[in-house]
Amino acid sequence: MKPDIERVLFSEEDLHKVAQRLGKQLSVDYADKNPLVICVLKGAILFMTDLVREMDIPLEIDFMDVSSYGDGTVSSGEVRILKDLDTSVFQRNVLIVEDIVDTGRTLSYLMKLLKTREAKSIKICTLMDKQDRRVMNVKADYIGFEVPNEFVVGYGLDYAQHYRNLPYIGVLKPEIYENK
Ligand SMILES: O=P(O)(O)OC[C@H]1O[C@H](OP(=O)(O)OP(=O)(O)O)[C@H](O)[C@@H]1O
Ligand code: HPA
Ligand SMILES: [Mg+2]
Repeated sequence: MKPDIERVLFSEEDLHKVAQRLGKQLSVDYADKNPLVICVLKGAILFMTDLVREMDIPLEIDFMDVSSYGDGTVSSGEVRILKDLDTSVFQRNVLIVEDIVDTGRTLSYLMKLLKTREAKSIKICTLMDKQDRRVMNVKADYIGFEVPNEFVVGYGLDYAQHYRNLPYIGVLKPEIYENK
């Protein structure tokens, strides 16, 4: 374990199993629906690539880059689109894949946007749900794990753009980001 990590929350094996569980469920729910699976960059990239490999059905993928945290551990409150989708969502069954729902601002913004573009259906699959910090009324349809109110990194999630390449999810030691 890296010295900046206080403890491991989910091991590589836990992450593999959760992608299998959710992928299996999604394969049933989206059979014959040709979903457009949207990866919310950058955090969801590792989860998304593992998840779609567990979905044994026809599907398409696309990417949207949105950011609200900058280099800190607290949401700026403002969601910015850095890269939009290449595909039209009009009348498509859309599945948004996220790494974490925290305040809910990112997803609330995305849901609103995709609704105005008239998707046929929009559902959310998130690896982690941090309910304690929610300020917007959003609920994920598929959830990997509930997590406590602590700042987590690894498997796509960053602090100041680092730690995304850890193969597990861990709690970052608060002294790494306090007084910054
Ligand atoms: O529910 P919220 O409070 O909106 O937080 C969740 C979002 O914040 C993080 O992304 P971030 O904006 O840090 O960009 P990144 O994915 O590129 O790291 C995370 O990956 C989610 O997308
Ligand atoms: O706990 C977190 N870790 C990393 N990025 C995040 N974005 C929202 N919450 C988190
Ligand atoms: Mg993100």
